[in-house]
Amino acid sequence: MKLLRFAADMMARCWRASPGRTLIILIAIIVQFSSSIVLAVLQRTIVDKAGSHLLTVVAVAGVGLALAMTADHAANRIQTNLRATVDTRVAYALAHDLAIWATTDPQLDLYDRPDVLDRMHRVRAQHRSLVGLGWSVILTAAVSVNLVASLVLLAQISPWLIGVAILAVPPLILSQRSRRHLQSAIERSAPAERQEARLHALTSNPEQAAELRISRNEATIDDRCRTLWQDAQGMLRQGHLRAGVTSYAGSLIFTVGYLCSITLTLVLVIDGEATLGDLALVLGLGETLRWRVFGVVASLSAVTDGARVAREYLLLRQQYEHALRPERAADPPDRLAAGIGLRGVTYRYPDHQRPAVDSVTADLPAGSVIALLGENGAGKTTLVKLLLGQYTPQSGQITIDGMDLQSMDPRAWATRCSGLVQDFAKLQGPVRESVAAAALRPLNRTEIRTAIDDAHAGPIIDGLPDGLDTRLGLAYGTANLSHGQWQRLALARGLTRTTPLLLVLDEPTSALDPEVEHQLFDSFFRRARQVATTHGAIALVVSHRLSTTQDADLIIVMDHGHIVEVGDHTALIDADGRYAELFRLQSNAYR
Ligand SMILES: Nc1ncnc2c1ncn2[C@@H]1O[C@H](COP(=O)(O)OP(=O)(O)OP(=O)(O)O)[C@@H](O)[C@H]1O
Repeated sequence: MKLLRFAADMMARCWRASPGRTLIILIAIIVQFSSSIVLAVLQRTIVDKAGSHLLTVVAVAGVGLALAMTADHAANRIQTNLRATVDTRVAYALAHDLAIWATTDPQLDLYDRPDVLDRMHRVRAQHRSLVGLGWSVILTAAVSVNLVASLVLLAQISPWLIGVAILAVPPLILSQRSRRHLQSAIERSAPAERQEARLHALTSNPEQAAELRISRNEATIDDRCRTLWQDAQGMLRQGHLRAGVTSYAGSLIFTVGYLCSITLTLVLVIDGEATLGDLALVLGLGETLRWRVFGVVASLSAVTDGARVAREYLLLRQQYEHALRPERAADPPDRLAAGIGLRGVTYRYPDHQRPAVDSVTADLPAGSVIALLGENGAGKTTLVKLLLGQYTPQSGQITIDGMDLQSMDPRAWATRCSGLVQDFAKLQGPVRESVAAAALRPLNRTEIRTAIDDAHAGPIIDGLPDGLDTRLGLAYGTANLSHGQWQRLALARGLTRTTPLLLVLDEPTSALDPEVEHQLFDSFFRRARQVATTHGAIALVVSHRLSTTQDADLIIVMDHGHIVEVGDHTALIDADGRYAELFRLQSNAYR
């Protein structure tokens, strides 16, 4: 029922995409499926009236065949041509849905799951069968009506000829089985195909290409790609072979049945129980009937294919709707009064044994600047993502001024978070659009320029041929930026939000030279103090450079997912623990 509703929705989308073309395609389907019946009946009448004049029989059969072929061909061409346009428009709308689902949802949990990634890959690769689902249901109905009408005509000659319909059942069953073989091969090969595609994309991605070329590991990558590709192709080949043999067996059974029905009619004609016109009808109808039976099988298979992809598409939609959780409707406070609380917060990535963040309890006071320190893999970025609402803790609770983050609308919370994350986006296109993309209202050029200056990105833009209007990124072929320059533009984007409650700066220093780093921290802390006063905002800085974070109000040191030390710089130096040791090491190294 759900799938029929989905098919109807696809037809409604076709209608909205192009009502005129959709109407003409529907008329073409009716013409195509009624022409064979009309012509077969016409053929029988003319042959019977022509008596035994062989020449007339051949002439009429020839004209009938030509007419049938012309109507069939014309209807077919119309459908193919017009459907190309209609289907492309609907396919674009579906691809748009998928892109929106992947980006509107602030939660990242789903995108760490290989099963969800595989599902997205399959739906993207086969989204044309989704568009075809509505048409396939209509074609199945049309071809079934045609089949029943043909069988009624045949039964008038001899009820035995209905046996042809019974012989259509094995090809139907075998064709479904054949599809299943193919589908299971596609599903088994999807992970290998996805990995291979990603590895290959890596080699042609300009950002990673340089490292790959210097490390001269193309042979290893190539071997890995080839192995993955061969694995996937092996599975697909096996699936195609099994599917081909199974469906060919079905065709063979029907062909034998068709030959038997002609022989039976011949015997009836010889015995005087059927006319030559009946034989012409069986020959004409039988030939097209054969294709109609396969038509039923093919359109049913297309329905099955479309239904399978539709089920996956609906699952993605359901996951997306669930992620948005309508019951999470609370709005964040206008300004923070108390701060953010973490109570026993634990998060473990799928298929990981150890939690990345383990029973973390802490209070982040409103209006404070907090530094989050720790070795690689200590869980800092994961904790930041939990605070941004991108992950849901498996246990424990995060509260915003006492309100559970899980009761809050994740999108509303996302709009009150800002800054620079580790996996920042390099938004290609005009500079002004790239910078204004996170603003919650349209920005004028002065506001865009202010955000750029705040991120110390002014000199970068001044050096570009068209300033704010320069199109960035290799996709446009005009100007590209260094990683550090892209990073500063991403920070400018983060600074366009003027009312954040949580301001994040995650590991910004890796791509920056010391002077820019100093300027950047300086302006970030200035902005942090400003929004701390106006909105009680909390600023969270993740860094390995302790000299830049020592002025933070609170320093949190993490290790293996746990918080191991909390305090300000003086308190932690006095405590002479992990922080003091790290600070001494870095001071000596930079002396
Ligand atoms: N998307 C992910 N899927 C699976 N595991 C992940 C993912 N991101 C991080 N991890 C794992 O979680 C642990 C904590 O990673 P996290 O990135 O939070 O550490 P970090 O302290 O920010 O490290 P770094 O200083 O290197 O950025 C690591 O063991 C890492 O392998």
